[in-house]
Amino acid sequence: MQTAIKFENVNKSYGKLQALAEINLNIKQGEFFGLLGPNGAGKSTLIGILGGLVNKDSGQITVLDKDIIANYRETKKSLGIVPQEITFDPYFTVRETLAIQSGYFGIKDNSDKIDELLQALSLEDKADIGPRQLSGGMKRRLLIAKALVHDPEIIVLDEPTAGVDVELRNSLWEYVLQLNEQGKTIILTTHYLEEAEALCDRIAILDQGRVVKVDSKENLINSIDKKVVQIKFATQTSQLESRLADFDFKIAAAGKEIEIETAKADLNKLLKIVNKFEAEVVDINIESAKLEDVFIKLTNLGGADN
Ligand SMILES: Nc1ncnc2c1ncn2[C@@H]1O[C@H](COP(=O)(O)OP(=O)(O)OP(=O)(O)O)[C@@H](O)[C@H]1O
Repeated sequence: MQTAIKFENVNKSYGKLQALAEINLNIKQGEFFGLLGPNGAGKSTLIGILGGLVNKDSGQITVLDKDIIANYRETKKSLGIVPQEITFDPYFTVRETLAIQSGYFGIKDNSDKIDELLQALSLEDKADIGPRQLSGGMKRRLLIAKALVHDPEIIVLDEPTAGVDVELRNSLWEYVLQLNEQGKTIILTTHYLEEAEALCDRIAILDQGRVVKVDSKENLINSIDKKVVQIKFATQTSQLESRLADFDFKIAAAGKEIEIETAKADLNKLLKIVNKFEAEVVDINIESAKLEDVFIKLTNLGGADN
């Protein structure tokens, strides 16, 4: 598979603060790639450098094998970057904004693509009003449409669903998944980890300007040896504390519900103990680790020593 974007030894400091340190990433064409990290990890700085809005101190970035500095205009056409910050010219309507943006890429009549975007992002009935009259979530959708007017091969979404309601979030993901199925490369930053878990093939976790891990979503989740077992009993069970002393557990509903955290290897031992309880089990639910567990373990949110 061809490389969509390659970051090689990218560094960026703001005064004494090293926002990015030796970033190396290789994103393949057609991937749905997640760029995750806590606030201040350096995600927007990296995207800013990619989009030519921030100057890197050193390193190289190529888009479809072309250096982004030496081939600025060409690589810009391959990228559709949806920034985190919302800014529009207030004098133009939604449709005009999209037509003007098309003009920047030399596209004269782009009405078919603009209609497709207005429909996909549920902005059809807002086409002839100005950005000032749009709600926050609608402005964000216009920002997404604006980044896609030139039908770029690589789509970078920096926190696209912040402030967007659930229904539109779902329709937005449906559209983005459709674009991904057509072969477009998608790079997503989000603080909604369940969203990244549902959508991304591969994920890079950034923390304090460094890439702390890059792997497939499956490998990342499987690296956490954890099962959470929730059991509901018909009646109260006695001596829970002493019987479950080897496990991490919480008791609720006056002893009728328990939640136990266990390593996979101890699941059998746990179920054997539960089987000996005098109370009847009415419900049992076993959850595996989530991307959130990986994120907490690998970033400073979990107190990891990076
Ligand atoms: N223009 C700037 N001048 C000085 N420091 C900056 C500038 N832009 C970003 N920073 C700092 O660089 C670091 C990385 O910021 P960045 O916005 O890239 O993080 P992020 O991962 O996108 O965070 P968030 O999830 O909050 O959007 C932060 O410590 C931030 O304060």
